[in-house]
Amino acid sequence: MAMLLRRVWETMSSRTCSTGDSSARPSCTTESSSLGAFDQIPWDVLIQIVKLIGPKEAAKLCVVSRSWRALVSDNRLWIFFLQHQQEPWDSIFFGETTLGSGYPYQTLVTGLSFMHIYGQRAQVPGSVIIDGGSGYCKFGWSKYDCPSGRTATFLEFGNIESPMYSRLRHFFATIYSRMQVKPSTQPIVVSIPICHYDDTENAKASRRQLKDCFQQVLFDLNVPAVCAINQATLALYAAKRTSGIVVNIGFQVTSVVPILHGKVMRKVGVEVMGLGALKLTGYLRLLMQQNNINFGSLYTVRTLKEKLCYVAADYKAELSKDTQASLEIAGEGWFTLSKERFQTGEILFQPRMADVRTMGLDQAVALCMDHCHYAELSGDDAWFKTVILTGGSACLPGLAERLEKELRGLLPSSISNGIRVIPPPYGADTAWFGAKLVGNLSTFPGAWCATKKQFRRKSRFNIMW
Ligand SMILES: Nc1ncnc2c1ncn2[C@@H]1O[C@H](COP(=O)(O)OP(=O)(O)OP(=O)(O)O)[C@@H](O)[C@H]1O
Repeated sequence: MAMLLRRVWETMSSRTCSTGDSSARPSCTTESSSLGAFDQIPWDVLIQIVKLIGPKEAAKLCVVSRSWRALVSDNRLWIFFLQHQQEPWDSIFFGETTLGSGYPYQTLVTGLSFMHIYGQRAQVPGSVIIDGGSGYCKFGWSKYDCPSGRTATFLEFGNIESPMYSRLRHFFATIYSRMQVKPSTQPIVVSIPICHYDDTENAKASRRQLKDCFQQVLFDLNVPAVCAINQATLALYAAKRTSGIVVNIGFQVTSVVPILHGKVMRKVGVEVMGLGALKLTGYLRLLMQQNNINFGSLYTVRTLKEKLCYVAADYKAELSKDTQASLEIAGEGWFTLSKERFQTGEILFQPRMADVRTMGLDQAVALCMDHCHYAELSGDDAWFKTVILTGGSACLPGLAERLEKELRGLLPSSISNGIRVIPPPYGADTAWFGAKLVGNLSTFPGAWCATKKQFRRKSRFNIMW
């Protein structure tokens, strides 16, 4: 590679400074519109060669001449380099073209310089990513492959959805100390729990209060810039979308959230079912007790749920099959489940099996789609036809297929045509990955964060008015 670079420099200096004037400055080469000895080589072949020298050396070729700058600025080259980053290229492309401008989005596809984007992304400071769910919190670094840690929020901090300053401060201070990072050193992307769903003034005020409380705590901890986005929208970003219906199977409740262009459509309505991860574990425990399967702790039941349970495509047909499977749990021995494996997840569709008085997941999503259809918010229905599943329990195998099948049965074909249910794109950490996508954007933190100064100014403004 070094030889290639030396050859480029040699040919360019001999060509542009051939008058014999040894005092000619190397800068004269930048005016040349030639590639020197490389003029004979087809452009595409040259691009392939430059790919081999890597992004750092390729960028240096920009200063050789105008022609080299044009060659090295070729988007194909930088797309190639970006494709070899740790983050998937389709997420990078979605992020930069759709989210790069910040919110509200301005989709850009033409006129983008991927060389510029590459350079900017390399300079973006790593940010702290905290997705604090009502049950579990996932935290880590935007530049890392996955969350570096998880903690049981509900056990350690209580309900973080109620905006209590001292509780939130304890929560964030603990997470920062677990990450062994000073809050003042990095911007943060933090998820706001999906709660206070209604389209009422009271709910709106509660949402504002919760977000303000998050920001207040983080700025008081001296975090330099804060980006706070709700969990459902983050899950949508992880699926490389800005519109769709997000189904979050949370710790205690499941919410069905219609989102259009990144905005939760509260006017259409967020459906909430009182069924979540806790109920699923509880129901499996009950089934195990009824079937005389002894276990040491709820942790064992949860592990069996995560490792052996699934959702049947057809519940009745599944009952007549041999579905037995076993798992060894360290320190406890082997456990064998059969019908319990699919009866557990079935309560999402038939909540009455677990004595829960709420509609089934399929009915809740169908109702949401029906509301979206009649609200006529967009020129067509395409925006709500994709359903993105998120939340740990949404990882149950078979759930997406079953939900899609039930929706097709429930909805008229005018609405159900083209619907698609997508399993959690990043498993139980989907919202965390959506936040990571934002934290690594070339325009981060500027386009997405509030600074302490902006927050204080806005708070003063809110108090005045
Ligand atoms: N592969 C899996 N299959 C089934 N359940 C799973 C799987 N992985 C995780 N879970 C369950 O997901 C639950 C945690 O869900 P999650 O992390 O989404 O909670 P949360 O983010 O706190 O919820 P909320 O959205 O209410 O804030 C746990 O009960 C866990 O057992």
